[in-house]
Amino acid sequence: MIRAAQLLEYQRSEYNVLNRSAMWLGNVALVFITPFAINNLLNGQWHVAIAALVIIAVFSFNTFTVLIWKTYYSGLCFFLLSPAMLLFIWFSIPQQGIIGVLWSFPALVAFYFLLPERLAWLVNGIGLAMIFYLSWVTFDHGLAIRIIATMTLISLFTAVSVRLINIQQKALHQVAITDFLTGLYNRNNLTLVLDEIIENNHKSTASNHLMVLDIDHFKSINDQHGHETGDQALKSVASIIRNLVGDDGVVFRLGGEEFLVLLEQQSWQEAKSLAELIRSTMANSELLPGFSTTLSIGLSRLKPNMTRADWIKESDQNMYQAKHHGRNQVVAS
Ligand SMILES: Nc1nc2c(ncn2[C@@H]2O[C@H](COP(=O)(O)OP(=O)(O)OP(=O)(O)O)[C@@H](O)[C@H]2O)c(=O)[nH]1
Repeated sequence: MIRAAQLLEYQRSEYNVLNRSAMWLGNVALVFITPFAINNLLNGQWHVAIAALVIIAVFSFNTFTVLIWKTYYSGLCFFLLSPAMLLFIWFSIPQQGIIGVLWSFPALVAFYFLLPERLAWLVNGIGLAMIFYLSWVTFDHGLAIRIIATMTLISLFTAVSVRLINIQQKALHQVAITDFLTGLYNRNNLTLVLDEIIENNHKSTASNHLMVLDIDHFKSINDQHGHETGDQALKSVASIIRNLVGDDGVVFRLGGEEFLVLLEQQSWQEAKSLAELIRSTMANSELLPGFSTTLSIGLSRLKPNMTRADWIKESDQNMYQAKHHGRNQVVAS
């Protein structure tokens, strides 16, 4: 999948939620666990104290990376924080008895707010198995069964809540980035995608191109055939562009009768051929029964040291030139 499409995927927004929850959990953990870790140290409970200090250190590092570097490292939470929390449970139940069990409750819930969902399920499964074993060998079996039953319920309730939140989050994300009329991407996140592509362009030699496409004399469609017919025409144009671009790029509706295509890893020749193909296909297709229209297209290659604004401006200017030169044409630079 091309990078722009990956950037627009839901996973990114899931990570945005995780980095915020990990940051807040980090602050809370710092305040609430530190006094207990110091107490463990003073009482010579070394294993528990060291595990607690690792947990505090990773939580604090997480908060730091999110605040300063705007990056959330799920690998850090999975490979370092989760084992430290599991080890904490492993040492604290035999050493601290029921107090260790009490600490396991927030740990199980926290995994869901620190890790991508599937990893949280995995770590919760391991945690529950551990707690079950430790409770079985540490307490009388009646208590052990109650502990594991309540733990499992807490874990399941949290899993269900997080699942529902994620489903809603995904739906919201989809609505936020989709143009309701055409189903294309809207301009939300365009800035983010272009900035990342430009940033990446400095590191790689891949060719990236922007195409701005504007329907010619669209106002006359509305005026002559009504707004609903105009909407149908917009949908048809969107679908023609999307089909021709395929997996080579992503298509946005900028607003009104203007579209934008971001092409990645295409040669200049390929990009120009695609622009020409879209233009000719539109000119030759019957948009609505007995009715056709054309596109003016501005194409611009991402050049070294170009900013996002420069890139969009150049594509726009090319599109306006295409309009001035008589419409139904591609101007490329
Ligand atoms: N049906 C419909 N029309 C829209 C929508 N958004 C914008 N428009 C119309 O698009 C038309 C744009 O008109 P202009 O900006 O004058 O452009 P044009 O008629 O395409 O002329 P040129 O771009 O110069 O070729 C206006 O009539 C808007 O009302 C929409 O979502 N649906």
